[in-house]
Amino acid sequence: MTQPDAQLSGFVVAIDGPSGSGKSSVSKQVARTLDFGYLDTGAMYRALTWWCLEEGVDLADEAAVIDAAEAFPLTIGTDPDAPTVEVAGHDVAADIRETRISTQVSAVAGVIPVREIMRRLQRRLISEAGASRGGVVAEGRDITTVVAPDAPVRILLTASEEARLARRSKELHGHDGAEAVAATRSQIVDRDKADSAVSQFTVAADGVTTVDTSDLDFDGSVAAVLQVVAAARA
Ligand SMILES: Nc1ncnc2c1ncn2[C@@H]1O[C@H](COP(=O)(O)OP(=O)(O)OP(=O)(O)O)[C@@H](O)[C@H]1O
Ligand SMILES: Nc1ccn([C@H]2C[C@H](O)[C@@H](COP(=O)(O)O)O2)c(=O)n1
Repeated sequence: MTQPDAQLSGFVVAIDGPSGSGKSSVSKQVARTLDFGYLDTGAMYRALTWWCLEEGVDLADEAAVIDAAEAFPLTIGTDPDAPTVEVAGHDVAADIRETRISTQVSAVAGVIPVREIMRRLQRRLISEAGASRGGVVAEGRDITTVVAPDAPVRILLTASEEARLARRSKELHGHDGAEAVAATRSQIVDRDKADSAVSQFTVAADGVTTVDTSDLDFDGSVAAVLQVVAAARA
């Protein structure tokens, strides 16, 4: 029989949203401001993808990917000033941002039993960070709905496709000219389409507050999230 989830420790801020909406950068800054921990669950799926490729696992072989997830030797830091990611003692923080991972991570994240393994691990990490720092900001695609639906603050951080493409183009190419945006499209649009098959992160679920950052700059986005948190803590 499945055991009910234990209550999460600490004050949990759950943030979901599509690619390029600003989840990682905004969540990290919110966590710093509140002196909370920070959990990047996308980094966990990226690290598992890195580990599968390192181990020669065929990503089309779901049983092999599940086996890899069950024995996944991940260590992830939740300090927003130094969010480390290590697999079997290797620092993979930079490697997991490579295009080869971005283009293959959806295949791993799309395996339902893998998501359940990750959900359990993520709840444990959220609780540990919440217990040691009093609170935690956890971000991803299914945190508000599946991983921490019991969080006191749940936010869908979103932005128009145009804004998200421009942001990612500037990050990757230094500008948002037409060619750069076209080169970036698959990393935003195609990945969101694949990830939408297993998670709902384009429309806010019941009780989830939408923060649309299309017309906000970075500081404005951080302030908008902090306002939602302050209202919940008042
Ligand atoms: N409100 C904003 N205005 C302008 N740029 C922003 C804003 N929020 C974030 N950015 C920038 O947009 C880029 C993408 O942000 P970030 O990586 O945090 O998005 P993400 O939602 O975590 O994406 P992914 O899910 O693909 O990892 C970064 O360069 C970030 O600095
Ligand atoms: N809770 C989560 C977090 C992430 N994913 C998947 C979807 C993304 O393609 C991938 C990498 O995430 P990113 O670093 O871009 O935020 O991981 C997910 O399915 N559920």
